[in-house]
Amino acid sequence: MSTILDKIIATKHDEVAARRRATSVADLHGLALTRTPPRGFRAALDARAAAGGYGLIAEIKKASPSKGLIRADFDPPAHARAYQAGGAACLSVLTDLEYFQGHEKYLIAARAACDLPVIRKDFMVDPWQALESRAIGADAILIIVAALEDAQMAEIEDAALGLGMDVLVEVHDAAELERALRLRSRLIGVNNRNLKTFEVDVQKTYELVAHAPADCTFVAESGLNGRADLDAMAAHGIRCFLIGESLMRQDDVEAATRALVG
Ligand SMILES: O=P(O)(O)OC[C@@H](O)[C@@H](O)c1c[nH]c2ccccc12
Repeated sequence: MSTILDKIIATKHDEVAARRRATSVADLHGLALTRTPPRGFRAALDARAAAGGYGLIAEIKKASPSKGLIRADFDPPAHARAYQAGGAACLSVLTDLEYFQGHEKYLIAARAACDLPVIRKDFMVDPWQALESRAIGADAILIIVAALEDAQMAEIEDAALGLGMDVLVEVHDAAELERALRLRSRLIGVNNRNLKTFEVDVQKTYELVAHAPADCTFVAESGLNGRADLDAMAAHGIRCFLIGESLMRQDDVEAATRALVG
């Protein structure tokens, strides 16, 4: 049976093929040189955790396939400034157009508006996208284990690390975590949302943190709403979080961010 993730990945393959025809690798390398060097993404999270705080990756997300439109007055630079002022460690920006109403221009604008490291939140299917991500200024990319074969993941990761970016490796169960740990990156995210069914279960984080080696930076992703959710996870040693929807729905994004991590 074909899942929503299968559909997204199929669309992404077509999209990337078209982009590759339109943009030369030489042009992307040239563009990458115009960007400021990668801001340390994992380092920013680790610094907050080491200081006894929470490392928050605050997400700039207009819409999603499961929720539809999340934020009508969508303003990436304003959200980026609010997240930084409120105490976020990093930003995540959706760039997938078809399913999330994202765009590369949102990442470019958000990164220019603040000093935080930014992860490009998109579906990587080809190492070429790592170079494209650096060319728009991304400091990190996402690898979704459920969407890729081992060899594909390793290739995409090598390309990203070679460009100085960090890689957040996203898993949803123990078998995926085992595959993730064969990669080089030690930045692991547990997505509480199953991308095949959209079901959200924060127990996933608790289940998998027990299997994560101590040298990993461990990030809980999706379905987190308030400070109490973070404090409950912190009691289990989890100090880094990726939060989108609950922040994007707030009138005062800065105050909401501060309430989470201040
Ligand atoms: O909006 P939430 O429930 O706070 O979740 C954010 C983030 O985890 C989610 O956007 C996400 C995690 N992994 C992804 C992969 C692709 C697209 C989106 C995602």
